[in-house]
Amino acid sequence: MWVKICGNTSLEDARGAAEAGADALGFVFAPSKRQVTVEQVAVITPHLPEQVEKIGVFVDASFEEIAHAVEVAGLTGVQLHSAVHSGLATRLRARFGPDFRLLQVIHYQQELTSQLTAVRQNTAIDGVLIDSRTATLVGGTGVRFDWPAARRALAASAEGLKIVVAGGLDPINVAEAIATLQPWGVDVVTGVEAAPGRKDHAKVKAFLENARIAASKLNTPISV
Ligand SMILES: O=C(O)c1ccccc1N[C@@H]1O[C@H](COP(=O)(O)O)[C@@H](O)[C@H]1O
Repeated sequence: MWVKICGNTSLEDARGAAEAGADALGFVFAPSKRQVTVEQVAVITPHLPEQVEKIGVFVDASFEEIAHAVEVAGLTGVQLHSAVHSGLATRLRARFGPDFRLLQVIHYQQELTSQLTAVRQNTAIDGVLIDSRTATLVGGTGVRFDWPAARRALAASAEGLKIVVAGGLDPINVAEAIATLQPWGVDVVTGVEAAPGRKDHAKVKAFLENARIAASKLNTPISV
C-alpha cells in the first residue's frame, strides 16, 4: 500500500511523516490553506530520505510552472488537477523520464467510468487519484465520497490502473476505505492535521499504522 501524507508546509512535519513510514510526501503549490512556495519546498526536500517520494500538487498550472517547481524544489512526481486531455502529462513524462510519478486526479462527483477510460488512454499517466470536491474546493476537502458505489465502478473499469483513494480519510476510517476499495494507495491531508497546514504527529502515525494493517489483510489491489 502506497501511502502519501499531503499538505506538508514544514521540514518538521515532512520529516515526521517520513520517519513514521510514509511512502510519499505531498506539497500543495495551488491556492490552499496549505499552499507552499517553490522556495520553501526547495529547503525542505534535501533533508528528506531519498527513497521517500516528493509530490507536488498543482491545480490548472502551466507546464512551465510545474517543470520549474520540479527542478527547483526537487520533486520526484506530481499530482495533476487538470483536464486529462491537457497534454500536460505527456510533456512532463517526456521531460522527466520513466521513473517520475505522474498522478492524474479525477473527482468522484463526475462519472467515474468515463474518466477512468480517458486516463487509461493516456500512457504517460501512471496513477489515478480519486478525490471528493465541493462547491468551493477541488482538494483538501476532508469529505469522503460514496465508497461502496465507487467500488462497483472500479470493479468494472479500474483494471491496469494504480488507484489512489483520497478525500476525507483519517486514522479511523482508512481501514474501511482500504477494505472497501482495495486501492493501490491512499492519500490524506485534513484527517492528520492539528490545524490547516500543521500535522498532528500522533494522527500521522496512527494513519500509517492502520493503513498498513488494513493492507496486510488484502489479497491484491483491485487495480494492478
Ligand atoms: O490540501 C489541499 O489544500 C489541496 C488543495 C488543492 C488541491 C488538492 C489539495 N489536496 C489534496 O486533497 C486530497 C485529500 O484531501 P483531504 O484528506 O480530504 O483533506 C489529497 O489528494 C491532497 O493531495
